[in-house]
Amino acid sequence: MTKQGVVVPAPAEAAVAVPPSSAPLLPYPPPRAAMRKKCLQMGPGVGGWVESMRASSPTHARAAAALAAGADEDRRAAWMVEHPSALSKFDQVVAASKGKQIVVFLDYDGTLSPIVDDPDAAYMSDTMRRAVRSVAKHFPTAIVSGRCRDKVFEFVKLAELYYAGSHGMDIKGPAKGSRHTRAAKGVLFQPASQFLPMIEQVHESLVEKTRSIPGAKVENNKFCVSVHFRCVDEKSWSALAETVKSVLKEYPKLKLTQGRMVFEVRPIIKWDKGKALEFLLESLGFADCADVMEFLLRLVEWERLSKARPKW
Ligand SMILES: O=P(O)(O)OC[C@H]1O[C@H](O[C@H]2O[C@H](CO)[C@@H](O)[C@H](O)[C@H]2O)[C@H](O)[C@@H](O)[C@@H]1O
Repeated sequence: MTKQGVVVPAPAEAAVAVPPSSAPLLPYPPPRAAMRKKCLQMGPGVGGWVESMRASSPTHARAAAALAAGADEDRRAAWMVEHPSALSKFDQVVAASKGKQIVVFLDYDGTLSPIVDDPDAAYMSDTMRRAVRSVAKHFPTAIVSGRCRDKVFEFVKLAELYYAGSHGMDIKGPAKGSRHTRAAKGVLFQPASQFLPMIEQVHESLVEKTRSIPGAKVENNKFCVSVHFRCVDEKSWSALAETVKSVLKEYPKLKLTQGRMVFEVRPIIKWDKGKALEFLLESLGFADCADVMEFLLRLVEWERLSKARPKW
């Protein structure tokens, strides 16, 4: 018996309990979330950054995918063998999970809520909330997000869940207590707390310096900061990249990664969503437990968790 993981690449609004026979929800290209986030380098110029911004734009990404489509078939097939959609193989998932403890890890943006222009308006539907609530009745369930933990809770409003905000740097157990574990309530782990004053500072500076770029939005995610460019005209992307770069030069202890049309400023520490997953499994008492099956819904860096995850 081995620890196993299933990736469910679910788009927002896909109910968790979809009929077993349905086709893969997001067959290919692999969800960006299943890949590690790119760390942008502080070398000279911002050409590479702007390229990367283009690649994260849905229009550019679609065009690139269409170009690659022919040559990509083998890679696609290989990827699908390694990462089958749990929904298209429901019976196998059920069979493989017999006798195992299931733990569910969910991302928020683009998974439980649709991607929208305004990050403050990424609301979750009541249907999705009901689905998550019913999952949490049966299995320990955690939301792991790049967002500030409080903000995710404001959207989700389910006290029975575990929450790991700020890319896993702010972990809290269920406020309500949980039927799945006797682990302590309240904050469980904040590995970047010494960075709080620095993050406050860099947030202020980014707000100030990006003010003149229409559409740019800076979001304080407590232990990290996001600079959104979804609503910035492409002509201003290099100006935005220059601005972010000039601010970050003053902060050698911070690094920059890129998400979906967003720059993410984070402390340089050896911690990410994958580590948060490991931490949560340990808190749940499953650290050395062989019979655990993790369900990962679109989690960035999930693959860090497993060196040699078995196929099922
Ligand atoms: O790593 P994640 O947990 O997926 O967090 C990444 C970012 O998610 C949010 O931004 C994304 O969703 C927004 C609302 O739909 C959208 O406007 C934005 O373009 C997306 O990147 C969040 O607001 C960011 O702070 C996170 O960095």
